[in-house]
Amino acid sequence: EEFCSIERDECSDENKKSRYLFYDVNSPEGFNLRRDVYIRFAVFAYHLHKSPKQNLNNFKLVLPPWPNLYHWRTKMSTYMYIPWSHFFDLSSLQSFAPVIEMYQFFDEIGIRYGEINIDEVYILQHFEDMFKSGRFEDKMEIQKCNKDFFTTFYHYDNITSNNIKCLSFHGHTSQLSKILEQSNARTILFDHAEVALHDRFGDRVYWQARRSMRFNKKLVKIAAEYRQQYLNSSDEKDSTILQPNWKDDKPGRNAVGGPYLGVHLRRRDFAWGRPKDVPDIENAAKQIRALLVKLNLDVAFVATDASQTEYEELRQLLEPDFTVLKYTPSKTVKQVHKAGGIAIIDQIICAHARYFVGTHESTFSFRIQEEREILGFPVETTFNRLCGSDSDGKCDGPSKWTIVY
Ligand SMILES: C[C@@H]1O[C@H](OP(=O)(O)OP(=O)(O)OC[C@H]2O[C@@H](n3cnc4c(=O)[nH]c(N)nc43)[C@H](O)[C@@H]2O)[C@@H](O)[C@H](O)[C@@H]1O
Repeated sequence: EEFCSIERDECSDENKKSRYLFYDVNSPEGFNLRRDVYIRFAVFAYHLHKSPKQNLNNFKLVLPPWPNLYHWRTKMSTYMYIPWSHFFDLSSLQSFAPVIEMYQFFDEIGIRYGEINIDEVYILQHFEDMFKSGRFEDKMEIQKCNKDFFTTFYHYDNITSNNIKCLSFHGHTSQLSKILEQSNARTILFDHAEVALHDRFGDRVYWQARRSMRFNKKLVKIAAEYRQQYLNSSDEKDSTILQPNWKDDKPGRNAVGGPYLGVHLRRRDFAWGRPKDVPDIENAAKQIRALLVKLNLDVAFVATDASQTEYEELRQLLEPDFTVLKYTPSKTVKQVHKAGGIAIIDQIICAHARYFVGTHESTFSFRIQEEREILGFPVETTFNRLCGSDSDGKCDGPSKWTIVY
């Protein structure tokens, strides 16, 4: 099954040889969990690329266009099929692993509007019996589909497949190479890719993939301007300069950060669903106040998905003793960079703070912690979280996943 028409001489020699690996994530999952699944598949693509086997080292990983995520709470039609370059620096991603955008795949195969039939689709699912027994072993097997497992083909009308199977899977992402190896298919999609685990969470290759995940430069610039204007913070003053290429960054823990406390205060579903671990506003203010006093800082920068009412409540509890700031995007920034871009700006600002405190088990906070590891902050300024209201400000901190070079 050739895509670009070879008869019409549409394929370059290079593209004649390429195979394409697609993946997608369970639709309700949020932005920062998806970033984590990307790392698993980027590491997979990196290993495939290095494989001596010719039917494995010609794979390109096609990045799943961003859909309109549940947390973005918008009906705007421009929130569909957003390419990764909108949020990340594509050439930096590509300097780690052979990844391409969906539109580049369309261009390579020479079909933009015609129908695309993906050769093989595997919907990953958990082995139900492993969850029942609690005994987990690496295993994969084509099985009957669990209910509610389906694929949307990224909501494209012109993508389909005649060959969809459910693959019960427990194991590391790279173990999926068995499927690729046994098949001649040119295009293979794994949906519910979050079922596959990291090859090795936190090892050197993991961190290389993570370091290559630089943000879109425009977002970095907006965050830098905000830091400069409102927080008296710049990379020179704060010792947070990164090299233009992630590969040139050197290990070190000399980052100082801007003179503010960075807070990620996750609300909404976290506040409703995890009251033991997520404080109410009044208690959050109490904890933030205590930190500001302890750190001898006057300013708290708050990244949050809280409603304006909750944010105002927090601000009133801390002012006038302290200054509380939040990044408010202009209409243009909202339109151009969208909720994902705004979330990244919030993350960049928190990542550059002298001290960071996040929300229990939020992947949004985890990504900030990783960013601070890359910037070279002392560990104790990073792996902190707000405690639940009833815990008197004392609770176990998050796991310290420190950087490895
Ligand atoms: C319960 C789980 O929660 C998980 O959320 P969690 O890890 O916090 O983190 P995310 O996966 O990023 O999902 C939270 C989303 O809420 C918005 N959001 C949260 N905090 C902020 C903030 O400080 N600033 C801005 N601008 N936006 C924020 C943003 O759209 C973000 O992508 C989800 O990924 C899972 O799918 C699941 O729903």
